[in-house]
Amino acid sequence: MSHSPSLPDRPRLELDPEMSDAERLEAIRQHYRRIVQVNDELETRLADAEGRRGELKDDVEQLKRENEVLKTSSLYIASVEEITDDGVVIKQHGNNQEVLTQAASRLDEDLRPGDRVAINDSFAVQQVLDDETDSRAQAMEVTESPDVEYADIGGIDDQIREVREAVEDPLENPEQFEKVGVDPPSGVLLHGPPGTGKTMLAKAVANESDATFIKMAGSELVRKFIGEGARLVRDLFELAAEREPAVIFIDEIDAVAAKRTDSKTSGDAEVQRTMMQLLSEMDGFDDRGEVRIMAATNRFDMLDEAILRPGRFDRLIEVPEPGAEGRERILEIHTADMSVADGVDLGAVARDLDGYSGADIASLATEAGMFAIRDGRTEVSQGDFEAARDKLQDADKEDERVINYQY
Ligand SMILES: Nc1ncnc2c1ncn2[C@@H]1O[C@H](COP(=O)(O)OP(=O)(O)OP(=O)(O)O)[C@@H](O)[C@H]1O
Repeated sequence: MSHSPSLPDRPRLELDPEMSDAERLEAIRQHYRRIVQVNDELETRLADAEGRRGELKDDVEQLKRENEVLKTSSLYIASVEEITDDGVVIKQHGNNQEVLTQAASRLDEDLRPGDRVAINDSFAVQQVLDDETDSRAQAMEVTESPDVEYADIGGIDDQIREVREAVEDPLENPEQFEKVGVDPPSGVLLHGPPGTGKTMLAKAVANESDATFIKMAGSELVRKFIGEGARLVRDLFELAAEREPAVIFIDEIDAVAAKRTDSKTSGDAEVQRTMMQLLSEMDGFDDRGEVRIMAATNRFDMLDEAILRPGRFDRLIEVPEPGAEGRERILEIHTADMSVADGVDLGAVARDLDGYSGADIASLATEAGMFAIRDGRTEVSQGDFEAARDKLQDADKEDERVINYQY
């Protein structure tokens, strides 16, 4: 980076006590002229710098957009069938279409029949993938005992009770359900705004019922593992059966179970296949042993009703944004390990956080701690919480501004 030339010196007025009045006046006039000159020069520099800043801002926006495109551009999955002198014969997963194509030249040496590869929109081979078990490992997060407890979740006690009834009780006392002769709910769907504790709730119930937690994100199935969704859903249920007792958690289920639209693009067909697989796994799950199925969505309105029929996700639990009391409880949880100064009124802080989710409150607590640290203090004051709130609100506004700018 080039350094900008140093700023002009500040002019100094030097008056000699020996000077006559006329000389003093002249010296002051000259000083005034120098100040005007330096001022002009600084103004030009400032205008230049502002112009440059505008250019850099444009560059940043441009890079942000390119980055977004790179992050979201998808590749399809295919298998290499044959390598011929004319090119590579591949079979695309999902639609089984066979195509004669080329590989990127850097891959020429690496390709073997049977390899799993990623192809772009024009079917050119872009990447050789590791074997299948890898995508299974990547698509599923498996945790023996997640480190979340019911006590870590604030403001949604009713929802915790409902989840315990629908998930924990059948896992721990299956005989009781049998004796009474009722089937426990097949699937539990948590729905509500982002960051309200849905994932925490699923992890906590797995932990507290000593079950393995197996998470799959619907959005990744359709973005990252194109052509593999249905197979991964099958693997998910198989893995759960191997690891029982287990809790399956499908986050962002709306990505694979949205209402059918009229469009017949291949993307939609693929999503449909993934959803059909999910429905058939749930339907065939009567003898499911000690496996419970949970899912979460922020977009309940978008769900296909097929997924909500009896025997599928038939227990709906809404996880709403916390009210003032819930916010205070969440704030207490997230400040429990912090040194909060005596006299800080967390209730008053929480009352001012209308519209904040649990995730927002967790960031607020961390941010308040950062204010104390920056200030060289070891205790977090009421003022730190207020400063954190102002900062998060400003950041929110900034986000809105960027979003408005982009669309
Ligand atoms: N009710 C809550 N009590 C305590 N902490 C919470 C609560 N809700 C959210 N949090 C905090 O926010 C983080 C994110 O919450 P979580 O992932 O459970 O939300 P979610 O509802 O699943 O969100 P999303 O829909 O965005 O996936 C948690 O790790 C926790 O720190």
